Amino acid sequence: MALALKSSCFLQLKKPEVGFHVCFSSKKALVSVKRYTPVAAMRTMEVPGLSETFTRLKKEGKVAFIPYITAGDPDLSTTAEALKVLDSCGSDIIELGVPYSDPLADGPVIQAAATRSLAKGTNFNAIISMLKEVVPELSCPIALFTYYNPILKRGTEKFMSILRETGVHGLVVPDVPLEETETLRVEAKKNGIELVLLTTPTTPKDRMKAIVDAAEGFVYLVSSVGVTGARSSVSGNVQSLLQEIKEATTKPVAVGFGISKPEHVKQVAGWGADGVIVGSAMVKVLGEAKSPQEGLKELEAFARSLKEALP
Ligand SMILES: O=P(O)(O)OC[C@@H](O)[C@@H](O)c1c[nH]c2ccccc12
Repeated sequence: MALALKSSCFLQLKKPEVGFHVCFSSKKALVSVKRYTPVAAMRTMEVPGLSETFTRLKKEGKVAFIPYITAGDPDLSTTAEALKVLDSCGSDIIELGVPYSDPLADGPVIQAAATRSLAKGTNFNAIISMLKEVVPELSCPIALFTYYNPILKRGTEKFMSILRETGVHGLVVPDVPLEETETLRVEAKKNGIELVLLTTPTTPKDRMKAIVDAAEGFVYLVSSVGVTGARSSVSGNVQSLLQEIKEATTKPVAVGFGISKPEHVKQVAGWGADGVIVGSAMVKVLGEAKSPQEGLKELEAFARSLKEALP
């Protein structure tokens, strides 16, 4: 294993997860070899998970800002930069979508983003390689967002161990039926991955209770029926839905679907949400810009405007 001598008398093995502390005294080479974990890897270890993040925010009286972007749109290197931009804008959790050929629950904006990304050749392995580079530089946790099929293709155990090795903290799978979440949840738990579950305005109360009981990290309240996509206003019944869920669980509840303006964010936070999720509006700004640089600039301005609207 090649060694590279760092100026600060640290020997950093090429494999970043281990390094040795070597110091040279003036008279003789006094080699004290201690196993240390490089800062980057430590940062990954220090980044709190989803539920820990919500616990901290609750103590601070804050609401989580949770942007969603589609990996590989417009390309994976821009996604890597976008994750850093969103992190630096104060995102509390970032939802990163794995593009899929049949995104049933997605509206036209995210469908188009998935199509662009897949056309560029984005695949799961390339996304994981990108994340292995970027995650150590982030201070907020990543929740990977994927349809069920890519998990089934790899096998649940293998899929979850890949997420653990990559430093991903959470997982959102919108199309897995509750009856099949048991296996996902067991394997996720084994790998320290928090499996977020979704409830909708039409979910029967007893089923909602089963969902919130099983959810890890946070409960995802889908604000309105239909598919993802920015809406001119957020459905007023989110307030009563939030109340109903909070009677059934003390777990944090984040609201998504249609949220696309600072006033929406303020409104949903005012209704008692513990987090707000913004996807399509983010994806549009980043993926439909004149250039990746333009898209990153607009993404930063947009994310800051939403973050500022939150308590
Ligand atoms: O795009 P919107 O309306 O802002 O909603 C969030 C959504 O994009 C994100 O959470 C998400 C992306 N694809 C999904 C599919 C189902 C549920 C949720 C999602």
